[in-house]
Amino acid sequence: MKKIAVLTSGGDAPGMNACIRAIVLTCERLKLKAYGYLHGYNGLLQQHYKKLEAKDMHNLIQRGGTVLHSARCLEFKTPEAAVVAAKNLNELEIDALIVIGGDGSFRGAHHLSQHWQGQVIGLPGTIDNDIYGTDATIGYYTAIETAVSSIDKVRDTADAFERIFLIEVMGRHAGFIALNAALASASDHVIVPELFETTEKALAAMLEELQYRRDNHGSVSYIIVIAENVWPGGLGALVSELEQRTGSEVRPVILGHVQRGGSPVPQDRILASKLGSHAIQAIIDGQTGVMIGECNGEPVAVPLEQTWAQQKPLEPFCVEAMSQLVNATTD
Ligand SMILES: Nc1ncnc2c1ncn2[C@@H]1O[C@H](COP(=O)(O)OP(=O)(O)OP(=O)(O)O)[C@@H](O)[C@H]1O
Ligand SMILES: O=P(O)(O)OC[C@H]1O[C@](O)(CO)[C@@H](O)[C@@H]1O
Repeated sequence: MKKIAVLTSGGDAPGMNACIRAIVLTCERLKLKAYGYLHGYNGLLQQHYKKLEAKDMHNLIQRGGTVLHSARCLEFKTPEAAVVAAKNLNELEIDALIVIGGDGSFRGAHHLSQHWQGQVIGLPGTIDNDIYGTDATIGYYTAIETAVSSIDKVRDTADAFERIFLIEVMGRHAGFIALNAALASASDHVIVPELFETTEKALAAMLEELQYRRDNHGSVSYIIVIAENVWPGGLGALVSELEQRTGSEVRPVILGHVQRGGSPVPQDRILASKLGSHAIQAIIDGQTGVMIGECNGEPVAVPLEQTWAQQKPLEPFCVEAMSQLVNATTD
């Protein structure tokens, strides 16, 4: 009988619990034993785990966060740590480890596989959607939903005062949340790392669009969605610059960690359920060193190294729609 272990690592994402549930239920159906390591890679280093059974998976699919807890474990980057983890996995007689996390967590999984003979499978779980080789990641759809509902609320007060608002969304190195939240909330402008060139160019584009709106509609609200870490000097620097150049008040809103929480939307629950159960099938088929993702509605197995070596591009169709709709609004 195979023994399967699972852990969640890096930024938690809504739908991680749904994925754990799918893994455990599939294991139980196939008469495999399931274990959960706690607090990301820390659990592997401290042999901190619990047995997972189908009866404990009740009422879990709708819960945000992760019942296994998550962490960023810098110590795991050392060869010594991977050796300790391998020893602990062997002691528990684990045959396969499933890591649910982002590209950093996949680097960790690959690092472990250099020191451990067992099977290693990655499942994409991050709100950032920045993993090459899968159309979406678990948690991404919920983060967009949260960002959009928050931007809708900001729009109400922005309209009332005809103010400029700068709304910062998450996505450390990727503009997926920013672009799609801007598109879905009919925001007026979006700034993402993939398309950012210089502050001057970005400012010129914003000011030109704002002027166009003012010339055609008079005093208006103006909502700019910006991905975190893009603007040199941070959000405050952009607020000052915009206030100086427009002569208007600018209000910043940082959505922050609310985007990581909440009950997963159905799309994330569905993706998590598909990937979790397929991961067990992949293990039975003897796969290792791969991420199980989804492309065009089909499961895919992508070598772990590819998931971070290649940058996932923004969807050109979304970029096109956003650029077509800017200044076409009659709101
Ligand atoms: N090169 C590496 N070698 C070994 N382990 C690593 C490596 N890079 C990352 N890890 C492990 O993976 C953990 C999570 O990585 P990281 O903080 O980059 O988050 P992530 O998995 O990319 O998720 P997210 O982007 O959603 O926060 C790290 O804290 C560390 O334990
Ligand atoms: O919770 P922490 O460690 O501050 O990490 C925040 C980062 O994690 C993410 O939420 C997921 O990668 C990023 O969007 C964000 O930059």
